[in-house]
Amino acid sequence: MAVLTCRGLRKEFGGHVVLDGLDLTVAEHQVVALIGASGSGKSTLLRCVNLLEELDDGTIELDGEEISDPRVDPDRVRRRIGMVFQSYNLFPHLTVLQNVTLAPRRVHRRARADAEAQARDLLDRVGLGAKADAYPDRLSGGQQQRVAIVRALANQPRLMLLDEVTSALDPELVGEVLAMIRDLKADGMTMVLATHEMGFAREVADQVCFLDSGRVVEAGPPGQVLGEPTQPRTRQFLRRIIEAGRL
Ligand SMILES: Nc1ncnc2c1ncn2[C@@H]1O[C@H](COP(=O)(O)OP(=O)(O)OP(=O)(O)O)[C@@H](O)[C@H]1O
Repeated sequence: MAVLTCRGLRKEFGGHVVLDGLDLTVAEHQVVALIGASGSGKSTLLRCVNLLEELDDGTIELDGEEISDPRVDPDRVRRRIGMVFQSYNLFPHLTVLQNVTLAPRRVHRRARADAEAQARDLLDRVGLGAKADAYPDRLSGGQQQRVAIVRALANQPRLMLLDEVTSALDPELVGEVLAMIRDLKADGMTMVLATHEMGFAREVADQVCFLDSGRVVEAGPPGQVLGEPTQPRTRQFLRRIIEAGRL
């Protein structure tokens, strides 16, 4: 069964249609990369899935449950979804360990010792064990973003949503975050990621979806969508990317 099924999603902001009947299905263990021009609706789609935006129409199912139903408690849904943003959004007044254990303790009611042991284990695995007691401002951007990913993983999500997670990083720090996403894929995590990194989309995604004006215009294996697209809009987009030297 699909982990995520979006049907006919529609979202407007003040009369401006941002999602226009968008359909998307993500199978378990699958990595889906969303690509498309700035403003095509990638972030809005991810924010709708995490119930940070209210839909104007359409349905979203997570593991077969319709989470877009207004009667569903958004907090209960967000416990099953890990979301990471471009700007890492760590709490500056909390240490790395406190950032990672906050949700497991407050939301999942895990015992402190238990939550901390799990957090230290996760941090160790990504080479950040020594930073557990540091405050975010002592970490590089790449380290902060890796902590943000660990924080999302601490909830043991069914689905990870990654929104341009390398866009704010200096180029030399991008690699360490991408390596972490690669490891997550190897562990079988189901992920939807919005990215401008075409090379990475090609490497890590099972499926690439090209968004244009709030719809998935073309979807398929990376080799097809990024190599031999069938849709004129996709070809146009890729031509611009190639001209900008980003493919
Ligand atoms: N809260 C909001 N209020 C009004 N307009 C919004 C809001 N959020 C997004 N938009 C508009 O919706 C459109 C789609 O934005 P979105 O951020 O989803 O695109 P995107 O594909 O993620 O772009 P980028 O690649 O630049 O991140 C844009 O025109 C944006 O200005």
